[in-house]
Amino acid sequence: MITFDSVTKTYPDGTTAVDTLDLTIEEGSFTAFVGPSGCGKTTSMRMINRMIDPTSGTVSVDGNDVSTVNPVTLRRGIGYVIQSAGLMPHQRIVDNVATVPVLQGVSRKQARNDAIRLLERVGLDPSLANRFPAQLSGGQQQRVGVARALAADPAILLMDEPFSAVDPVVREDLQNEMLRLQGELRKTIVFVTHDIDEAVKLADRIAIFGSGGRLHQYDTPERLLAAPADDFVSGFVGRDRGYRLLQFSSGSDVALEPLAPITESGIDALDLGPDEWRLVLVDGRPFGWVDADGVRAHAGGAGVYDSCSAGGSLFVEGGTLRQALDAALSSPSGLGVVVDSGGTVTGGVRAADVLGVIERERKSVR
Ligand SMILES: Nc1ncnc2c1ncn2[C@@H]1O[C@H](COP(=O)(O)OP(=O)(O)OP(=O)(O)O)[C@@H](O)[C@H]1O
Repeated sequence: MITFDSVTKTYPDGTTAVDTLDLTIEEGSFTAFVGPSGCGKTTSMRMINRMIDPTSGTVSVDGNDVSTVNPVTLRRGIGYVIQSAGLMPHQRIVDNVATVPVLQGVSRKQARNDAIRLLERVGLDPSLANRFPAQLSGGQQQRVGVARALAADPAILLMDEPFSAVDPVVREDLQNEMLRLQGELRKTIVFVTHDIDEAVKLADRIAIFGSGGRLHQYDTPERLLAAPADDFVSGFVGRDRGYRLLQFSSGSDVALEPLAPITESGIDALDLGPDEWRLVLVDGRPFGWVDADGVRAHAGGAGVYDSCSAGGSLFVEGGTLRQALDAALSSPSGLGVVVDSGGTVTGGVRAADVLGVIERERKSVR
């Protein structure tokens, strides 16, 4: 779908931003360009829609050398999302999204109706449509930026650090939304980020660039973590890559221990020994863990909130080894709570059992 063939970009001052890049990006894939500041990620991405032309080599889209395609025609099929959303401050949200389709000849009424549907699709309440950009939070503006880029229904979406200016909680929401959207839309997405964790979470392919605009590795996230091509890549993907690799292994082989959760009404009847814990459900959902001290507190009149220690993360059946391990390690009882997709508790997992599965997998790979 998108190919770079021996592409080099040298700026007039002599800076080589991209050095002999060869890369093929498959149709419908989510590719992340990752690397330290100044390694040529943005330059590489902008050569796809001809915002920048290469000094030598060829960039092709759908088999056509982009240098032979009119930039306006080319960009019609390529959406572009930037860090600050880049919305027009004096236009209402709905018109920010509808502008390009109107320029392309869609009636204003139709374009506005489509825009409202797109706002919903990116997780925004349509009641925001008549606001101006400054009346939205950074995360909401970023969602509008994505809706606007999708408005012309482009086959390709270029995203340049789209989520780096928002706080970590909003960023995670936006990343999850992006995963959901891509599951529905299957666009060819090229996504520039500094953040290897973001790339591992979102992308099916990651290109790691280093200084001087050199591509060091182009691989699946799993292979990048398991087999970094060189010291630069292993340094960049980080020291805890072994732990992060767990997110690619299924947790379904981890043995579950039975849990006998109780409700608040059962707390007073418990007779717990030292370091014994019971899971307490509120409204049928895991609420927290109670030990002998908690039982005493409850008998003395404390509410369920003050008698229980907060539970850790939940391991949803079908999840990864990383999620299973996290559930076990974050639980005060050492037993991670396992739930089915409907949220019903089905058992517990211990860190030792997760480690046992990891060890067996490691030996079977050797
Ligand atoms: N117009 C320009 N003129 C000269 N040098 C430039 C120009 N644009 C970018 N560069 C240089 O080219 C190199 C690559 O820049 P580019 O913006 O592609 O990197 P990047 O990896 O996207 O960086 P960042 O993550 O900081 O945005 C840098 O050394 C940069 O200073």
